Amino acid sequence: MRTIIVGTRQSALALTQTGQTVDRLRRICEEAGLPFAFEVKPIVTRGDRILDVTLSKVGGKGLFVKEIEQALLDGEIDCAVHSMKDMPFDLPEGLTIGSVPLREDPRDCLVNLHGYTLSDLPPGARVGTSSLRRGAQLQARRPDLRIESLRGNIDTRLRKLETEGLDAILLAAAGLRRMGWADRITAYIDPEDCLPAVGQGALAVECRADDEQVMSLLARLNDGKTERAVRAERRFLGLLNGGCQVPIGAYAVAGSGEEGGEVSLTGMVASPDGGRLLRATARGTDPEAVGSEAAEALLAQGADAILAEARE
Ligand SMILES: NCc1[nH]cc(CCC(=O)O)c1CC(=O)O
Repeated sequence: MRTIIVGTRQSALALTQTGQTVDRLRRICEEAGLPFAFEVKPIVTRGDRILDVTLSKVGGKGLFVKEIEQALLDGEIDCAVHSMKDMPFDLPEGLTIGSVPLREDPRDCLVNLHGYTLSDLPPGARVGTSSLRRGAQLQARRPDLRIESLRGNIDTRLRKLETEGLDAILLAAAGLRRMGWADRITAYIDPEDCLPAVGQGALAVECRADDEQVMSLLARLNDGKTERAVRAERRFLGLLNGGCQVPIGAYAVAGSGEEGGEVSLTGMVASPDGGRLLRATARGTDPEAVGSEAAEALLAQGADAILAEARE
């Protein structure tokens, strides 16, 4: 019997989604009679220690992932559960994504105490989010709203809704749902109004590419449609994001069918104030080609000028 050590960040959300993933792996092993046991190993990352500093200033979201990847390479853990949207585009040599489980709800949502949806937030309402992507799309849709910085883990952000006297906050629905806090969600935001982050709502289970036992176990947890949708989104992001801070969103849906069916992706790039906002849609059967096509369509519309400004 091999014990598979599963690494994770130690935030409440990370521990919860890792626990849920391990439960699914245990069930798969029981049903298939596979001789694996599991142990969760929380790892404190640099990203967790500097949450109050603007993440982009200290090296970006990759900070959450790097130390966990080092633990994988060092053999301290055998696989790791990450939020897909925190995964950098390039993985270190020797590591791979062994499983993309079924996606949770990919949408952003509004949380407030008054039942406001996006369209009936009062004029000039103060809305908390530190996501450039959410802020830009919200301002494009409702220029009157005042976007206020909102950092911290989900529970911290929910608390700040009240302690900072905000009229509403924006969060990923997936995080709240995984935590069992779906009842805090006041309104889901249609991707037509706010495209989610690339990979939002999906998980990535990363492992060593040469660990055949773990690779074939993780393959059983893979959801083909989610994987194809996320591959399209990540290709889209990879072509547009030269490591700079710019509002980018994308959402892809993959159908079923013989060859895996059609993938349809809508992507957007905006200026940080939402003054310029470009969207493009592409479809096809090759996920990477769909992601590239949407990215190229945006570049042809002038996304390169928005990206160049963000790099300055
Ligand atoms: N930015 C942090 C983060 N990373 C993953 C999630 C949860 C949603 C998901 O798994 O995509 C969240 C919270 C949020 O954005 O509200």
